[in-house]
This record gives sequence, structure tokens and C-alpha cells, in this order.
Amino acid sequence: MSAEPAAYTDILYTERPDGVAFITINRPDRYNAFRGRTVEELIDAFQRAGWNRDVGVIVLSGAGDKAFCTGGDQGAHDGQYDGRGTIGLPIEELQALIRDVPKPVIARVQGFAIGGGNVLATLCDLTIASERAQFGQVGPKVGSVDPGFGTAYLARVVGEKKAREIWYLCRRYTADEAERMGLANCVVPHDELDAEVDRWCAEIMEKSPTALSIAKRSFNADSENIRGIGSLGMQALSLYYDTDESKEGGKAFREKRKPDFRRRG
Ligand SMILES: CC(C)(COP(=O)(O)OP(=O)(O)OC[C@H]1O[C@@H](n2cnc3c(N)ncnc32)[C@H](O)[C@@H]1OP(=O)(O)O)[C@@H](O)C(=O)NCCC(=O)NCCSC(=O)CCC(=O)c1ccccc1C(=O)O
Repeated sequence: MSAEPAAYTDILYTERPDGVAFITINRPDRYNAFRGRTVEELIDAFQRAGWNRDVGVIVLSGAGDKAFCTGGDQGAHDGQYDGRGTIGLPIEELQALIRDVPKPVIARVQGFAIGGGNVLATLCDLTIASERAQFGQVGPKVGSVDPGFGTAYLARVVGEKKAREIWYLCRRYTADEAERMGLANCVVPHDELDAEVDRWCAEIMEKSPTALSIAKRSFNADSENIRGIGSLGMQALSLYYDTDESKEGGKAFREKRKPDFRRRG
């Protein structure tokens, strides 16, 4: 096994001899929320695994038992986030890269896949969930929204009505509900999650890598226009983040109280 470069602080990276690369968000004390640095490291790791011919499948996961990923770190923004990019996070690059790497990406979801973490799981080619996993969106509850793949592509995956419900009501969904709506491929007992992920990876590794990459690109082509919607939307999100309405969401989350979005000046 090759270990992650010493420079990574927010993720773990491992390539196994069987051709599986594991990329793990390693901020369990923050429920694997991402800050600017986390997103940069994820981009670096996906580039590394994505173009290495010895790697046939990539598994994205979150460290610990609590969360796969809970989206942007609420401690890393009051307005823009703390990194580069339109909103202070190069999140569009990461989302596009998960689609662009010419090999299947599996989301291994053992806990919360919430907010931007739910977007990452949705973007992975396949999702394998523990029975303890929980899925959902929180954007309109915390003064945010994903204006591209997280909304428009989600509708391709679960259908328009369900996608709108997910975003407008911000409920949490069990792993079984996620499977029924097409957000997860399968749900397994918690202690069987890694074995199940290994089984799917082994089956993928037996298949023609070129056929898989053509299949992936073909699936992607049909929803590629959403990339443009997303980059336009990020400009709008950047303006929204600077408003009192958006800031109230993050502030309320940090103060552990209900937000008051409808208050006027
Ligand atoms: C994940 C929860 C549903 C868990 O709820 P619960 O079990 O009641 O536990 P809590 O007490 O709420 O949380 C435990 C502990 O974890 C900390 N924490 C959880 N999530 C985050 C986070 N994202 N950032 C920082 N810290 C987090 C929490 O503060 C607690 O710590 P203590 O020290 O114990 O107090 C629930 O926690 C939850 O709903 N979390 C909020 C998730 C969130 O706000 N995510 C970011 C916004 S998501 C979003 O806006 C969608 C838009 C989007 O996808 C996007 C698009 C473009 C750029 C960025 C984003 C983005 O994701 O922001």
C-alpha cells in the first residue's frame, strides 16, 4: 500500500495493490466538514488517483463513524469561505473532477451525508451505504445552496419532485429511504460496509477499464450542461453569502439556535 504524502493534513490517501484508491476526508471532529484546504487536498488526490493507470476504482469516504461529510465547515466562513474560488472554496473544481476522472468513484457512506457532503455522494458514480447512514440537504436552513450539480443533477438522480422536497424541507432521510429514491445503490449492515465496498470494487476491477471510462463519459455527457449552470450559480451564491440573510444561517448554526431569515433590516 502506498501512503498519503506528508503534506496532506485534512485527508488520507491510500492506493492498494488490487487497484483501489481510497480518499478519506479526515476531519472526524468536524463531522468531516470541508474547508478550503480540504477541498484543495481532495482535488490533488482525485488528480493523482484519476490518472494513475494502476488505479481502477476510487472510494471516497469519511473518517470515523459519525459522518461521510457534512459539507462546508461552518467555522470556516462568515460570508465567503477561507480558500480560493468564486465562494472561497474551489468546490466546482472538485465536483467536476469526480465526474471527469475516467474511472468509477464509489461513495462509502457510513454516517451523515449532509449538505455539500450529500452533493459529493450524489456525484459519485455509485453509493454504498451503511444502515446507519443519513442523507439530506441543509442549505436553506443555514443560508446556503448548491446551485449546480447539487440541485439540477440531484433531480436527474431522484426526480424533480423529490429533489425539490429535499431542498425545500431540509429533512433527513434514512439509508433505506435513500436507496428507494435512487440516492444509494445498496444498504448493508454497518459492520459489513467495508466488505461490501470491497466486493463492488473487485467486480469493477474485472471489467475493461476503457469500456468503463467510455460508459462514464457517456453518462456524463447527457448532464454536462449542469456544469455551466453551476458556475453561473456560484457567482450568485457568492453575492448571497455576503448578505445578512445568508450570514444569519451560519450564525444561527454556530449559536445552536433557529435562524430568523424573514427579519427585515
Ligand atoms: C450533520 C448534522 C445533521 C448532525 O446533527 P446532530 O446529530 O444534531 O449534531 P450537531 O450537534 O448538529 O453536530 C455535531 C457536531 O458537529 C459539528 N458540525 C456538524 N456539521 C458541521 C459543519 N458542516 N461545519 C462545522 N461543524 C459541523 C457541530 O457543530 C457539532 O459540534 P460541537 O462542537 O459538538 O458543537 C448537523 O450538524 C448539521 O446539519 N450540520 C450542518 C451542516 C452544514 O451546515 N453544512 C454546510 C452547509 S451545506 C449547504 O449549504 C449546501 C450547499 C452546498 O452544498 C455547498 C455548495 C457550494 C459550496 C459549499 C457548500 C457547502 O456545503 O457549504
